[in-house]
Amino acid sequence: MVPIVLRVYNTLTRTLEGFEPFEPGKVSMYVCGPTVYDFSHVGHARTYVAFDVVKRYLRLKGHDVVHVQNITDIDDKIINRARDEGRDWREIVDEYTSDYLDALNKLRVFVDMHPRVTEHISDIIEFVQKLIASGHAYVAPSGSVYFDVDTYDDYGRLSGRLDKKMWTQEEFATEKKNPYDFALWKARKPGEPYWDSPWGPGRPGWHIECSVMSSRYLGQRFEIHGGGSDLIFPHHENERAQSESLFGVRPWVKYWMHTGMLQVGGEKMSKSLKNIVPLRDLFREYDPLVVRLWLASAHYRTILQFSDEVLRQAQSNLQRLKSSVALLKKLSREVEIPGRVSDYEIEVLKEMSTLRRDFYENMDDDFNASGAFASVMKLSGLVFSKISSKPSYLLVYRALSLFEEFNRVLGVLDEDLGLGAVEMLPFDEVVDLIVEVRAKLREEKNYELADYIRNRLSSLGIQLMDYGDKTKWLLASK
Ligand SMILES: Nc1ncnc2c1ncn2[C@@H]1O[C@H](COP(=O)(O)OP(=O)(O)OP(=O)(O)O)[C@@H](O)[C@H]1O
Ligand SMILES: [Zn+2]
Repeated sequence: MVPIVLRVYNTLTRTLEGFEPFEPGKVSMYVCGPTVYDFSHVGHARTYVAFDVVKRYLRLKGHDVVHVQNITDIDDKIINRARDEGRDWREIVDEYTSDYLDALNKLRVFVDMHPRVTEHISDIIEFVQKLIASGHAYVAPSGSVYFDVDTYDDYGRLSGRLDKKMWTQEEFATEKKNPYDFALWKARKPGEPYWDSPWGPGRPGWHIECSVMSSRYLGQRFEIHGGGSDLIFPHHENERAQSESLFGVRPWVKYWMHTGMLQVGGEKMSKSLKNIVPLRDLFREYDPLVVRLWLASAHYRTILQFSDEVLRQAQSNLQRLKSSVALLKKLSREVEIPGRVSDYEIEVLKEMSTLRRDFYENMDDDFNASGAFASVMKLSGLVFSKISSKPSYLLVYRALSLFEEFNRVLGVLDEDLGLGAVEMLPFDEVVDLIVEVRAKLREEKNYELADYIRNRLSSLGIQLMDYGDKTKWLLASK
């Protein structure tokens, strides 16, 4: 039996909590995407694949999940890059946005919505206006607008920074009420892109975009807010302050989930630290699905070290999974539909059930993909040992269907593992034929054999109902 209870580690409460959406079966997930001023790198992939696994698992468990992942297409870093390279900032944005979308595609991370900041300027202005009107923000003489952190009484709890001394952030200390206030709107500086606003020309600060775009697409409260753990402070702390202040809801986000950083040489891989391995370079050396498998088989909260060795291991794991499936497909063409289930088959079926249960138990334990992946590799082991040594229809198709189920989370194998072939058999006609033969046996008063057929079909989930000399059949729900 698949356990129902999923537990999720919530950064806000620092505990594992039972997963309960606000509305049963519906999950909204917002993940902070990239600032597009450089190539997407392996660190990004770590976070994107991790949340893709979360989404796929929730879907496997029957939730209707909407996944929004924003694109920050205006920011100091983009402007600086454009200035350094003597290019238009929009050119920089276009180049790296398509690099990002291409990487997602290759990694089989399918996001439902990719909202961009520059397409939401009027929504941002409206949000900031409301924050000012409700006393949570103020306009400085420069025309910049700041969030007044003192008006929000829960600041620092998400990041565990409960002392004000730990809050200092961002520039413009001179015109802010407090050093820990942060910019919602930045007044235009000469030569910078700008939009008109009630406070003069300028552009949005970083944090406001996620409060605005998440509420636009997911509503004023939602289930999962994700990103790398590097974003907990100040980005998520600020988002939370803005949204809870304006919407008056608490909690604004039910589960805050943060991925562990991908490191290289003991340091976070990041554009600012200039130690990135761009995905487009890595994909020349490794199949993107090898990269995906490595990341999808790690627990999302662990710190990962980038190395050739881990990728080579993932490469060999992927090869093994593919070979197992290829072997099963070959066997599926050779095995015959059995008359009777053997004790051996029952034993191996039980082993497969245990692997399936372990997979779900691990995933239910805060999406422990690493534990769950052990089941996938063990299934592979069964294929090369007990299944291939005594191949049977039952075991081959059960193993294929299990791979298909696991792959709905892993996403590294073909989506169609050949199970369609089973449905291609003229199933109804075959059952009709058996029922016809049974009718003849009954005519000949061979009730013993007729009852045997009825019982055997029943154990396969096919119920026969006799009405005089006519028989109907239906598939019993399991
Ligand atoms: N090394 C990393 N490991 C895991 N996640 C990361 C890593 N670097 C960035 N992320 C995540 O990827 C998403 C996009 O991040 P962002 O564009 O800010 O990248 P960055 O390389 O950290 O850039 P910068 O150095 O300018 O901050 C965020 O959710 C962020 O938390
Ligand atoms: Zn964000």
